[in-house]
Amino acid sequence: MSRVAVIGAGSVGSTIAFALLIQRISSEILMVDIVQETAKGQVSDLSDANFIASNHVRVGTFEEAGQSDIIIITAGAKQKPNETRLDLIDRNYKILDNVIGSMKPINPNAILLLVSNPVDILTHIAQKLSGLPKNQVFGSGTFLDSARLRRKLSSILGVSENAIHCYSLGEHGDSQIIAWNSASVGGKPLLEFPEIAILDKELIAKEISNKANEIIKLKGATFFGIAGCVSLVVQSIIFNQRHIRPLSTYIEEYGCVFSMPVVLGRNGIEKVIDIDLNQEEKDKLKQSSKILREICAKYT
Ligand SMILES: NC(=O)C1=CN([C@@H]2O[C@H](COP(=O)(O)OP(=O)(O)OC[C@H]3O[C@@H](n4cnc5c(N)ncnc54)[C@H](O)[C@@H]3O)[C@@H](O)[C@H]2O)C=CC1
Ligand SMILES: CC(=O)C(=O)O
Repeated sequence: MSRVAVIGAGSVGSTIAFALLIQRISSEILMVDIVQETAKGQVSDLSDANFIASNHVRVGTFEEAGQSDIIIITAGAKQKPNETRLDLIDRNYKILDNVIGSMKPINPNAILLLVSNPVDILTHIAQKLSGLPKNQVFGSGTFLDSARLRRKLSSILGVSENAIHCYSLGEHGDSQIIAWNSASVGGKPLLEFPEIAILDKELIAKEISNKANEIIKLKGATFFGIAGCVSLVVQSIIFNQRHIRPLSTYIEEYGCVFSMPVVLGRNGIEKVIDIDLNQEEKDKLKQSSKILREICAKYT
């Protein structure tokens, strides 16, 4: 039995539910939204796709969501063009506080997966508000940015994205970094590939961190990529697959929540991988962690 509750039945929440449903990942999906009609409408629409999945999807209450196995939080405001994710903190802190309060008491074994932005700060706050162990409360982080990066590198190298081990790390936002020095393809350091050696790395990093903004300018929101990432996270937890994903979690060394590669299994974050970073990468992450800590301190 695996019950997944999706809180926030907007574009991101409904697309995540659809991705879970068509891949038959969970046995039951609950859709929860402050606007009842939205949840009802999404459930009615999603149930029309049931003939390809036979998955149970229904409207749920906040109390039922709190007793689920996996709780995915997508409730909240989204960025307007040229707004940063950090600009959403005031609005989305209030919503998160409300959502967690309405779910209490939360199933002590539940996994709480944050998707709403700014995801790193909201994850840090959710760890405190929920009272759940830190390994059970984490965010989608830079999984999506890393997917975007691997897509880009795949088109340059002409190899599958799955063969590229390269991560965007740190903030799911403007201060994220690409861990070029630890990246590899087929057992060979990524930087030794001639096509990569000549790349303007700063330009690639900007392109990846700005991709969401480009999509938002064109169509107002992003939701397919994140839905793909979240469905893989849920799959990894339910089937204890132990995939390594860059996810938003508390990192002792930096004193904040942001993304590092982690082993993902039945208990949530099973382990953080101590990835090799050079001094420049570490300095950038330190700078980023300072900004995140300062913002977090205002809310916790
Ligand atoms: N972490 C990531 O990689 C990504 C994060 N996002 C974030 O996901 C969030 C949602 O984006 P969209 O789905 O496009 O927005 P949306 O506006 O389509 O949906 C948001 C939903 O949240 C609901 N909501 C608001 N307050 C609520 C509450 N207290 N309880 C329950 N539901 C509530 C709204 O009624 C609405 O249905 C945004 O913060 C956005 O920035 C979006 C894409 C990727
Ligand atoms: C909106 C957002 O966080 C993204 O697409 O990366």
